[in-house]
Amino acid sequence: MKPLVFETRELTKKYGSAFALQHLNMTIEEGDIYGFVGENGAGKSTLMKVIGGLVHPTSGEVSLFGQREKQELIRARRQVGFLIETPSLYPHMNAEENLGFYCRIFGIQDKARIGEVLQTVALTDAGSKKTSQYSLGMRQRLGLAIALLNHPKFLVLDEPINGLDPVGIVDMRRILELLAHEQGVTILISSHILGELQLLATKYGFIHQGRLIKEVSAGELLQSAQSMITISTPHQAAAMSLLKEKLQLEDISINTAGAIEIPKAAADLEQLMTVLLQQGIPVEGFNLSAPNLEHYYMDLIGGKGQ
Ligand SMILES: Nc1ncnc2c1ncn2[C@@H]1O[C@H](COP(=O)(O)OP(=O)(O)OP(=O)(O)O)[C@@H](O)[C@H]1O
Repeated sequence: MKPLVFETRELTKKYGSAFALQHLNMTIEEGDIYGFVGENGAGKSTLMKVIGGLVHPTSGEVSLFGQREKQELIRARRQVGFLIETPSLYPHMNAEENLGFYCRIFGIQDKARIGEVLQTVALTDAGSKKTSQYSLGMRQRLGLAIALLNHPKFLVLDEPINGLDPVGIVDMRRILELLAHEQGVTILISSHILGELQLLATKYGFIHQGRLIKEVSAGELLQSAQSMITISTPHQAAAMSLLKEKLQLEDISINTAGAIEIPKAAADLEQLMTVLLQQGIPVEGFNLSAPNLEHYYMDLIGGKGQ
């Protein structure tokens, strides 16, 4: 087992009588890209704010780089970079000036660091442009640059790709991959964009109503999640009832792209096609999709939803 970067034991946070976190036991090892998944209000931001010292636990224990005591934790936090909320930027200043401002706050003397972090987040060319002219993707990357100023070993990112366009999402992924693979930075990242998270994460934690219901490695997820057959047809309803009736398929649904989805374990593709085509139902396309995070998550919280 690699050294632990972050660990909680029975961590609980209550706001009044409501639990935001309940008896959370979570572990992040050095080198993990830990994808944190849960519904709105599940407790992801609260946990990240606990790491940052912005929220104080009601009970339980938190450890950062093996440090648990209050003063040690404050010191350990200097090795952590945070992008928890939309970064506070001065719009009339350019990226270099904004970073200079944060250098003063963090007590960073080495001004060469500004150029380094701008290069890491691919903003070198835009370094002298006023941030009021930045796109959301550029602002998020500058927020990440601020988080990187103090050479963090651990990055905590709360929905960093939320609201970004496809190019912005890919840019952010490439930067995070570079940080993880070439600089050995450990990352905790939350996102509702599960398809994207799956491209990045090496481990997942699933939180539901303040409880960590599962921690699983990317490899374990792939082994345990199901492959799915997807079928596109303009006659969805007729196709669904036909397949249910003729093949006694229970676990059949429509995915977000509007295609019919059947677990591979429950049916044979040839049989499905034969049934549909014999009844004159046109099939526009079919596909066998690899196990994915979205299905795994939906199966996991099945019956536990709101
Ligand atoms: N300052 C606060 N005072 C009272 N309740 C709070 C406070 N902050 C968070 N909560 C509550 O704690 C619970 C967890 O919220 P949290 O923001 O951590 O969820 P989240 O998983 O980050 O959600 P989202 O995906 O919407 O960002 C929610 O029920 C929320 O309403």
